[in-house]
Amino acid sequence: MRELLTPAQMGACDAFTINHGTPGIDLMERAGQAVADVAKAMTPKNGRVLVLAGPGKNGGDGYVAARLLASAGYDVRVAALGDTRKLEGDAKWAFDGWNGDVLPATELDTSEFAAYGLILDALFGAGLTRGLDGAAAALVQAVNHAEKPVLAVDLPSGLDGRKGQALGPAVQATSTVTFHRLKPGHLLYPGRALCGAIRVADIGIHHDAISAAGFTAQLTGAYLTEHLFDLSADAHKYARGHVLVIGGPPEKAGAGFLSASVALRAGTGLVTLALPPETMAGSVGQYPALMRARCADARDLARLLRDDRLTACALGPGLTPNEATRQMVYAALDSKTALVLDAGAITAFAGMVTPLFERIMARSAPTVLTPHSGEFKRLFGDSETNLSKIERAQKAARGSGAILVLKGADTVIAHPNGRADCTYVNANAPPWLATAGSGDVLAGIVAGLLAQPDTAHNDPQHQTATVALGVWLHGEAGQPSGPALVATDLEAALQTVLQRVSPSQFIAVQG
Ligand SMILES: NC(=O)C1=CN([C@@H]2O[C@H](COP(=O)(O)OP(=O)(O)OC[C@H]3O[C@@H](n4cnc5c(N)ncnc54)[C@H](OP(=O)(O)O)[C@@H]3O)[C@@H](O)[C@H]2O)[C@@H](O)CC1
Ligand SMILES: Nc1ncnc2c1ncn2[C@@H]1O[C@H](COP(=O)(O)OP(=O)(O)O)[C@@H](O)[C@H]1O
Ligand SMILES: [K+]
Repeated sequence: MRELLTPAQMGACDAFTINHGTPGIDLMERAGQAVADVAKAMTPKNGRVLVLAGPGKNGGDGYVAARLLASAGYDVRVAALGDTRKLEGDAKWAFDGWNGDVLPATELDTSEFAAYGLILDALFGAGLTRGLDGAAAALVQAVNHAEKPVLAVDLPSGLDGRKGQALGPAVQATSTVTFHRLKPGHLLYPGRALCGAIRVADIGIHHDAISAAGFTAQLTGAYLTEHLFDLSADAHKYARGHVLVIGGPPEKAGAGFLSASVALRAGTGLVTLALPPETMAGSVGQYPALMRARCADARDLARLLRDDRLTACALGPGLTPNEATRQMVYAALDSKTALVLDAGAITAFAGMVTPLFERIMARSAPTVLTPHSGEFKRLFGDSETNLSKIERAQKAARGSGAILVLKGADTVIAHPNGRADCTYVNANAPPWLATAGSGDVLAGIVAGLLAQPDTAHNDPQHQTATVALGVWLHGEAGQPSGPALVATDLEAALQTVLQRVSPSQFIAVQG
């Protein structure tokens, strides 16, 4: 269930299934049944339901649901947008199966919306081709104004299922039922907020349909923990990897400490925190599990990176975006370690990305860039608005040679190969992760995971999955604290999450 399908890919899955012998009306009947089932759970039996049916198959699902709800005893009223005489194919079949009245939506008294227990939004789904205007826009605004529970069929009307954006007005749903698989628009903001609670219903799509139609990305999840390093019982600490984190000046030294301590927590065997002399002096006694090294400039860093036991390096949290940082990034790029570039190491290259990207592309070890949306714009500009966040991350990964982690409430992870099986969307991050230092923790988790031996030997799918696992673990770790979360809470929370999901549990010998 983890593949995300664009509306076009979903349409191809429908077509594949129909071509392999399942009539389209069977799919529509199951879709309408799933909608009716959720509707029944949202409003009391015999309740009043207003079904708003559009001019395509989304409307068809609405007519099926109307029939099933009416036969289950609900008081159903149907209003149609557009000329119902123009309905075709499966949608016409569904319309013909509805025995009650159909009122033109333009004749609805929208002030009466408040009298319904539930509004079913079956206006537009996968077939939306442009922003809503005219009568459709007015209807959607009236639905939102009514402040009644709204169940959206497939997608809230007006929302683009590929991009997660609305060009015009869009329905604010309480709940959304979609079919077979999630679409990007259910996860990418602002779409996710418009969907409310999302359910995915099985409508009997052929099991080979996704292989034939393709998918666009995958949803992260606990399944990614299969990419955790499998720690052998007699492992040596160096067999678990060694991370070098570069810390910054005293004013922002906390960032480096956050990244370094959590890299250790993510399971790497050793972490060295390299600090400028002025920070080194003030840090004695903090985080005793970390090793320290003096690092005043890029020459010092190059010297430290000559230690070939280092397996990953994180650079950027707490660093000032300037020439000295650029030189340090170049030194790190010259090394053979996996590299995570974040914060100051990203912003330092605003407007001067060519030498950065050339060097990233020349590396054999993975390089990860973890920009938030502001940092992303500094490196990649305001790319075409017609691209979804998934497509923007894929394009930036291709252009930079780095595994891209485009952060936010809907973080996207993409590999330079642009493949859907190397692209992820994360959806478990709570909003209180928007707190100072939480990105530094993410950089540390990702570095700590990448530092551990790559038993898949540079397989792009494994590497991207490992980065996506880091993003998912960060989201899981963010949940328990609630809105009072501060970034330092994430370390202990990560410990709890890893205890829960780790495959290797130690069993002591009993005497
Ligand atoms: N067998 C299957 O495939 C299954 C499909 N299923 C269901 O089908 C849905 C997709 O159906 P669909 O492709 O008919 O598209 P749909 O969302 O109803 O809209 C198309 C209509 O809207 C119109 N229109 C578009 N934008 C507009 C605008 N801004 N303003 C005004 N009009 C606009 C457009 O007209 P046009 O663009 O040609 O002017 C056309 O008339 C999918 O979401 C799922 O619910 C399920 O039953 C499972 C089986
Ligand atoms: N509204 C939100 N909902 C969920 N996660 C968020 C939200 N805002 C930010 N995050 C996550 O929190 C982290 C913040 O990173 P960043 O912006 O670099 O912060 P900082 O530089 O303060 O550490 C990222 O992992 C991001 O995905
Ligand atoms: K809809």
